[in-house]
Amino acid sequence: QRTAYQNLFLNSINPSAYDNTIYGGSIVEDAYGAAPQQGLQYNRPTAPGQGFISQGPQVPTGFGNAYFPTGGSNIFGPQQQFPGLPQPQTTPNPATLGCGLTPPFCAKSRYRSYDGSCNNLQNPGLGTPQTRYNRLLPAKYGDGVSTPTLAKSGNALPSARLVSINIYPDVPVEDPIWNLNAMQYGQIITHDMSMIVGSTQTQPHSTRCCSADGQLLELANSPDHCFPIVIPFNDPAYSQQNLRCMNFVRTITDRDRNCVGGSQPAEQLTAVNHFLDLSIVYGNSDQVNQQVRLFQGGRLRTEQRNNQEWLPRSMNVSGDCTVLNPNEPCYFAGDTRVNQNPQLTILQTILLREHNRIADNLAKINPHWSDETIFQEARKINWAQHQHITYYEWLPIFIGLENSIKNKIIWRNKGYVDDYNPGVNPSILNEHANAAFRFFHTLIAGQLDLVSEKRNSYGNIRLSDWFNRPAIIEQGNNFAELTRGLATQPELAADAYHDSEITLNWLRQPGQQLGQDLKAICIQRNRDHGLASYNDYRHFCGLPRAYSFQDFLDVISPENVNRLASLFEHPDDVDLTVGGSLETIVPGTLAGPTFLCILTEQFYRTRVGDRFWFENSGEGGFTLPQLYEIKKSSIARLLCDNGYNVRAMQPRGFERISHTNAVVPCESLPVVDLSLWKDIQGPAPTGSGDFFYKK
Ligand code: HEM
Repeated sequence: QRTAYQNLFLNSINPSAYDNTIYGGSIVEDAYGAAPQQGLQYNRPTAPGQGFISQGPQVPTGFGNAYFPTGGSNIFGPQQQFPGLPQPQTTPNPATLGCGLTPPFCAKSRYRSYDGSCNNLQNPGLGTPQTRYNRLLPAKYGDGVSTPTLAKSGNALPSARLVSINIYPDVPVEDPIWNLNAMQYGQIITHDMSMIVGSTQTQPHSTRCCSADGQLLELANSPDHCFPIVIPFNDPAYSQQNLRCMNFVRTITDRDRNCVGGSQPAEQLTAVNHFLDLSIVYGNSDQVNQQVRLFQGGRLRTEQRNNQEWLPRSMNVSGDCTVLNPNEPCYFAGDTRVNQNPQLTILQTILLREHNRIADNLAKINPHWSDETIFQEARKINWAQHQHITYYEWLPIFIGLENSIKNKIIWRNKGYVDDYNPGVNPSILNEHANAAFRFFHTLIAGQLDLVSEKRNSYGNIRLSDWFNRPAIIEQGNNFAELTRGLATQPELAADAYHDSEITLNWLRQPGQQLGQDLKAICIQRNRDHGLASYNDYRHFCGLPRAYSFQDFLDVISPENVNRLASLFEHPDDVDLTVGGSLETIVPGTLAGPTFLCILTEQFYRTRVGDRFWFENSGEGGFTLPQLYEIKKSSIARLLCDNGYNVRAMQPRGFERISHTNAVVPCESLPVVDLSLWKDIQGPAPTGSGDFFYKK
């Protein structure tokens, strides 16, 4: 049997060598909710109720399996369901979050819920906010239960900051093909899929694990959940200011919430729903959704300034943003991280405007539709376009076209795919969110170009001047100029180099010279979550286990193997985040073989575990002609239609401008024809929720 590594390389050489073998290797057991699998080969359940979920290990109290002890034979609960009526209020009260709540019953609906409940009818709580990450390999905590990972010897691992200094210097190498928009859309995808519970990811944590002057606290004085990063004495930057301690607060787990006890290993919780459903726009709960909606014409709430529509203002500007004056824009959206960096806020604004653009069109062609109907149909088109752009435009760049086809992540046929499998657990893998997917922080550029319609650069802004301070996007013509900048400026290359705007200046406060080191934070997070070691995942993904540092030479350069050997005591000690990030990139992708294996696994689950996936037919699905239209959507057209003064764009909007990808007028780019959403029946009986689209 070929290994994952061999398969990936074979694919890039000879596409006809595909077979259904995904990754060879060890037996894997999902920690929660999914049954054992052979490597990454899927033993797909053949009939409802025989899925991985119902066969899997018993999930602890609060996770929701209890509703389907018989394997999911009864998909609708004890209460009667009414087609077409709004979803029941299933959102948990934040005060009693626990480890997620399972709705008491599932109403039949053609639309997804906001919190992802009832997506899996056999396990309605699966994929909802405040639930556990899933895992491919069991955790390796220091004490076997919850403390951060230690070296094999029992010693502490080398300081995360020391590793960052030695392995991830700031050397500006540009990606030869892909633009900054590819990086930025990646962050949109990430925020849609997961968010560790307990930190804002936009502001310094309110729990302080270091003294006010940046020194380590004595253990007895350290607040709960602290795991501060030790700054070496000879740190080239921080030692100048005599700083010895970088703040770090541990992620909240199911043990912290008393959802499990005894010696059950802790599992971290994620705050948002696990599905790729544009929850960053629509919110992860009924409550947040009500706050983002206008309740008129199916629109989302916006504010009009300078002839443009902006996200609504946050009700707590000084709390949510790092503003210099309280009148500065600071936005409210479905995701709390919306203000984190200017380019992220731009894409969030574009996705919001896209909803309203679709809603206005639907309202025009279906004047008899209610606000609710327009809203839900526009939302559905918007998230379907997002799934299409993510899977058919973005993923082939990041995990490779051939790899995506071979692993049934994308399909060459244009029609329905219908590969939903209720036995596949769609939950986000801890290894994916907290190691593999974070690798793409390497693509972040420290300066953001402002670009004219003729694609000349007017200059740029410094990223760390604008963390959590989105005011910059409303100044002058910045919105259009930064949007063009996204599509014009190259992203940085997928390598070990990181821009010091994030390795020294993350969350730099106004007037300060230095901020934090995001790379060190990500290494510390890997240990906080007790992820198994790089060596374990190599083995899991089909590479040989390393017994000496030299054994890493198959995929890591001699210079980096030497660095690892000088920092770590034993090959088994190398963190997944670190080892995975040093592997040679697999041709045609932006990741090394181990991360590629994890990313591939996640994106397979995210697709096949989503009952509402846009390529599924059946009740609530698109008609075939509508699906063909959705498949015309593109990132280029999205930027064109919602960037206001953006009047031209290159057709492949994640790719740098070139003679084979030249800028063309927006009107010449394919467009999704919304006339196919004309409800030809006219007014439907009240509340029936049925539409009559031409088939
Ligand atoms: C300017 C751009 C970005 C900034 C400032 C940024 C910053 C951050 C921060 C502060 C965290 C949380 C760190 C922690 O406390 O553990 C984080 C997490 C993460 N980032 Fe980024 N990031 C950026 C872009 C990206 C991109 C392009 C990707 C991937 C394509 C990405 C993937 C992730 C993932 C997967 C997580 C963990 C999500 C979770 O909580 O489950 N980020 N990022």
